[in-house]
Amino acid sequence: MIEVDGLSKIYGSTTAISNVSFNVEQGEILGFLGPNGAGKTTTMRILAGYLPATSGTVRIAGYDVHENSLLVRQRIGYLPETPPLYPEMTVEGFLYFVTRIKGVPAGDRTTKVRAAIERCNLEDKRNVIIRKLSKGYRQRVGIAQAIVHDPPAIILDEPTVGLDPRQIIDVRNLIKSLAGTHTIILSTHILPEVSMTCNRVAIINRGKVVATNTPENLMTQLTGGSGYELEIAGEPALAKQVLQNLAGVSLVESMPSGMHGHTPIADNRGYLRVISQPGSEPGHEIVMALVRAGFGLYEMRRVSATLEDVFLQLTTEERNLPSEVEDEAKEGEAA
Ligand SMILES: Nc1ncnc2c1ncn2[C@@H]1O[C@H](COP(=O)(O)OP(=O)(O)OP(=O)(O)O)[C@@H](O)[C@H]1O
Repeated sequence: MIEVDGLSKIYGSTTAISNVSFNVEQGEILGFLGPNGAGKTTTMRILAGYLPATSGTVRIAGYDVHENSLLVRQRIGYLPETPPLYPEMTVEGFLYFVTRIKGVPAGDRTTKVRAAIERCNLEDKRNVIIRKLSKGYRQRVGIAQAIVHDPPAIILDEPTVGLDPRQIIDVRNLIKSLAGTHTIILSTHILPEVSMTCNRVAIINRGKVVATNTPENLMTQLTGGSGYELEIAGEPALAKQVLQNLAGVSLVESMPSGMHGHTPIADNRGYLRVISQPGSEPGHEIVMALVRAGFGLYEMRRVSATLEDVFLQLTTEERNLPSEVEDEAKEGEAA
């Protein structure tokens, strides 16, 4: 449904995105996850036809976004970071207006507006002026304007930013209810959003897609899906050095808040989390290496890796592969 191939965008001397490629299948929700400045908004705007790419192509429902922009705009719904609302219009009046500009035939407009209002739980607010709505309701109107013409593809840029926890749950449920009948891309920097809402995730870092898979597969393939938490006697930074080169260990990180989220019990103790490589169980080697190096071990327990581990693994600069760093340096020289 959505095919992105080799997309790049250069603003003056800044390469915002570089050679971004991914597909979204019919009915899927893809989470486009990345830290601030990674290139999410730039990608979403290009997909929605609001920004030309420097190179690469985007096809939505078979149409090229650049060559058939009008046809594409009728087939997508787009929620930018700031929803494009007219504050002096009522919710219903605004949605009618959107159906007109999206080319919905006059005879279908009432049905479509009614359906979007129902779907977004806006029945009580249909005659309220948008200016008087709370942030959460405005966001619902933003989503309603994106779906009112019943587009097959929906692009949502950070749809839950600025909402309170209750509103976040409502918006996530609304998005999930749209899957199946719609194909959705949702950009976010919030990890739980992806695990809770999306079937697949593309992780973008510094303008490049570094992984695309289901959240479950990413956790299994990239981190082995498990690891260990340790409470040691000794200096955690030194223990980290001992453990991070062990066979079967993929990542070692300090846990400043202690093992169970509690404050550390004593000053001379350290807390570490060790992520194992796919298919390996380095528990025995970890214990032996710590003992050999003179550390004490107070507690050791297995933990499942989280999407957060994967994300950190893929977006932490020091873990970038040398080849990636070299590629970037060459691109910099070329620019
Ligand atoms: N109009 C612009 N002119 C110059 N540079 C830009 C422009 N828009 C974005 N950039 C740069 O492109 C890069 C990607 O920005 P983008 O807004 O796409 O990231 P993002 O992942 O959406 O970030 P955030 O989560 O902070 O919104 C950043 O380095 C940003 O400074």
